Amino acid sequence: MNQALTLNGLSVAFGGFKAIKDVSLSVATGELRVLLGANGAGKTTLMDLVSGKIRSTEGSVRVFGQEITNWPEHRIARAGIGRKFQIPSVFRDLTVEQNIQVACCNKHPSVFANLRFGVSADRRRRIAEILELTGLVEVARKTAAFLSHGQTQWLELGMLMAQDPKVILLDEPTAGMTHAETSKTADIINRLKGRHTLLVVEHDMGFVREIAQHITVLHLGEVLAEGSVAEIENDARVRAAYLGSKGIS
Ligand SMILES: Nc1ncnc2c1ncn2[C@@H]1O[C@H](COP(=O)(O)OP(=O)(O)OP(=O)(O)O)[C@@H](O)[C@H]1O
Repeated sequence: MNQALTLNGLSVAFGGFKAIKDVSLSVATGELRVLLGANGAGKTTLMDLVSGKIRSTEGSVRVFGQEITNWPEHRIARAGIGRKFQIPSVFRDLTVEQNIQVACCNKHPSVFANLRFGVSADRRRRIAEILELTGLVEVARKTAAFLSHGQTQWLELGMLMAQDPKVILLDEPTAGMTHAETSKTADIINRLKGRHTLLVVEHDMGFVREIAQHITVLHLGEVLAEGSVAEIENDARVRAAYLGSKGIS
């Protein structure tokens, strides 16, 4: 199965207002797809539909061919859709490494019981790999409460990766970050390409240029354009849709 995530004719209406209209898109295994669009275009609503936070009124969502349309959020998560929100939910009193261990080995409902259980050699290797991929090796023993904003975001990404989702949804991963943190986030995300399938909502075109392979542009709840960074930046319809908002820059 080459397609990790497939949306077909997806729509949602809030009262009489159709926020998402007949959206179809397909993300290949290992692909990083950027979802671009002006304020109110429907990006968050689309992520909410995929992750099961809200229910669609028409259309379907499939993960590796399995239909998950309108399943409850926890079942969609179990089917392999992992979502990272802007507000992190790390365990502030645990170290970076312990946070990843808890996420990796959450067999037991109690966080501390998970920490007491030994970690297999395989898991230990996976934790080390995640620390490496997220650039957190040097702060592995640091308590999460003392991390910078960027490090906290990278830790949450690492915790998500530790759960091995088939598809990772990232909602504005650089929000509130400094220039240096944004650049490091681009490095991290570029390292994930090919290993994970990602759907990333992002406004910052500088960042998008650094990470994007393929972009889908939403406008007023519909797919306006799809293509490479160069194709999207030179698309007259995309340029017109952004006029009056922040513009593509
Ligand atoms: N629960 C809701 N009830 C009514 N309208 C909603 C609801 N959620 C979203 N909308 C509307 O749907 C449209 C799409 O909103 P959405 O938040 O998905 O846009 P967005 O592209 O994520 O924008 P932003 O970049 O500002 O976050 C907007 O017009 C918004 O007002």
